Amino acid sequence: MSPIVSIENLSKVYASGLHALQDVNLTISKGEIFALLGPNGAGKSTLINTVCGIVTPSSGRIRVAGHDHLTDYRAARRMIGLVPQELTTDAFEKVWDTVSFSRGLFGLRKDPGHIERILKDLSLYEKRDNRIMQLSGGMKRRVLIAKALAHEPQVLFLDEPTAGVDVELRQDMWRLVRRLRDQGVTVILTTHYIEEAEEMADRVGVIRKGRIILVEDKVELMRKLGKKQLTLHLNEPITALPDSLADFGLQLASGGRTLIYTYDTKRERTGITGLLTDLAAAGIGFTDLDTSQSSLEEIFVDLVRERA
Ligand SMILES: Nc1ncnc2c1ncn2[C@@H]1O[C@H](COP(=O)(O)OP(=O)(O)OP(=O)(O)O)[C@@H](O)[C@H]1O
Repeated sequence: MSPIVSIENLSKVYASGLHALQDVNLTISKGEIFALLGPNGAGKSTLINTVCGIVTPSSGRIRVAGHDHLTDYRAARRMIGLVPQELTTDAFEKVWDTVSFSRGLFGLRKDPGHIERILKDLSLYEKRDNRIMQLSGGMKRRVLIAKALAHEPQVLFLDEPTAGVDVELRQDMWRLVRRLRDQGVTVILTTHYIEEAEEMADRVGVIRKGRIILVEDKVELMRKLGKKQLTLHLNEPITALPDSLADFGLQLASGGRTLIYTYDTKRERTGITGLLTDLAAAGIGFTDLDTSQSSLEEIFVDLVRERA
């Protein structure tokens, strides 16, 4: 797919001397949902804000739909909708007015039909004449999204879109993001909720200390780095593993009542058949078994820890 955002050799050193971004290279394809994950202070907001022209990079190049973000700033910025973490202005404005104003900022002609569609999509239409200060926290979040969509951007950045929102609103947002993607909008989100990335993203990027340490298709990432565990609940507790099972790297747990076998999902053979045969030969029986696969969260924690 054709790239919509391309970031080359991007670095940012704040006046304090802090290297917030270090030689970041990243290409985002048109129409994908990309989740940027990283611990606190990793540089996620700095990266988003640099692409959106709020932070000036120290070096590097960014293009949005082919427009250079410095020499062709207005055209590049026009492509982007940014949903920041919180709304800091506009408390006295009415919902309809603030969303319409956001469209006007980009020099676009008024389009009440478009504003109405956005407000209806976000279940805000009934509140169109309310002042922002009269809305609940969740409604204010929706207003932020409506403002970002008012000028029909091709790329939508969502900075921690669901931090602190309830389950219903989170699911509404996920639905909205998918709908936007179906309309051809590219969505780039940062999140601390790994389940959000697991649920939503086509690709995942992990940033740590200003460096992108991994970019991978989500399904591929889970296949490559994911581990599966087989847990066997034994008939009788055992105190030690027989030597014949030493090669399987088994873990004895629950006071000798369960055996845990961790296997690699990438390998062609899991080794389970051999394990079951050797268990039977050793006279170890089991009453039940279950399997589990590591989540993106476990993969992420391992990754960030590994590179520390
Ligand atoms: N204006 C600034 N001046 C100096 N340092 C800054 C500035 N803004 C951010 N930083 C520093 O840059 C680093 C990256 O911050 P950034 O906000 O980009 O991280 P983040 O990944 O978005 O973090 P979080 O998950 O906590 O929102 C941090 O060490 C932060 O303290």
